[in-house]
Amino acid sequence: MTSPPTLSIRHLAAGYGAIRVIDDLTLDVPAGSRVALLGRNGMGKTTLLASLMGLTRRFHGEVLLDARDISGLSTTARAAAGLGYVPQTRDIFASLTVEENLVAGLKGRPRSAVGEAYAMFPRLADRKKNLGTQLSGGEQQMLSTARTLLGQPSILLLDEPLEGLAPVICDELMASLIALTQDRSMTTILVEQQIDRALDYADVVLIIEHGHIAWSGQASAMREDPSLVDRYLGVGVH
Ligand SMILES: Nc1ncnc2c1ncn2[C@@H]1O[C@H](COP(=O)(O)OP(=O)(O)OP(=O)(O)O)[C@@H](O)[C@H]1O
Repeated sequence: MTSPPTLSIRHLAAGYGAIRVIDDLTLDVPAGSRVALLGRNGMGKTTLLASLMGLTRRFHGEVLLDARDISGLSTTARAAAGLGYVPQTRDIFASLTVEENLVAGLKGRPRSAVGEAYAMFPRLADRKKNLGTQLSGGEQQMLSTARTLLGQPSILLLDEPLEGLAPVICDELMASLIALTQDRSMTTILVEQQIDRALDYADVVLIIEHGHIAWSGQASAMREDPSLVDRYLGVGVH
């Protein structure tokens, strides 16, 4: 099993137009780790994931996979380099069927590989011929996640994958992701508002505040110290 590359971010400043949302952010994500990226609303979680995919404006800084600088690459080239992104907007093709959406994620793999998606989400198998527009929010989330996984990314970026899913489906998705990360030795960065679920999933926690990393440590350390949650994620003016 090949180990995924180490993801390194060096002095990254990125945002939209003239606005810098990510501000001189430096970070190493160990290969194979399960990272929870947490933070209050508007702190830059989505922007950081989007920046890793080349979807924002970069002011300065680099993104490296092992020693390779990918900051100048297109989004497509970053995907080819091993980054997989499941955006919060669930960018499925509404006019294609479930099966056609999955085939679009195969990146040259044999068509039979779509069976992996159906094994992970049996509900998608029942909806094979349904169009994207005919899926519930939760089913769209499953489809978007499954399609990205079919591309066998070495680093998977998940932006609030549990949003809108029933608790039992959240359990299944989290269990599937843990099994996959172990089987494939994949790195994952999970943005999630459900802190308990994120801590159950992650080994490493990063907390972002105003575009930089305000705290990083083991998930167990965060779980054992509720004051960290209050300070960085609680309600209030900071
Ligand atoms: N397309 C955009 N153009 C300009 N500003 C934006 C754009 N998208 C986000 N922002 C701003 O960037 C900041 C960070 O937003 P971002 O979506 O990254 O935060 P977040 O931590 O993911 O928040 P949430 O938890 O609410 O999803 C916010 O102030 C937001 O208003």
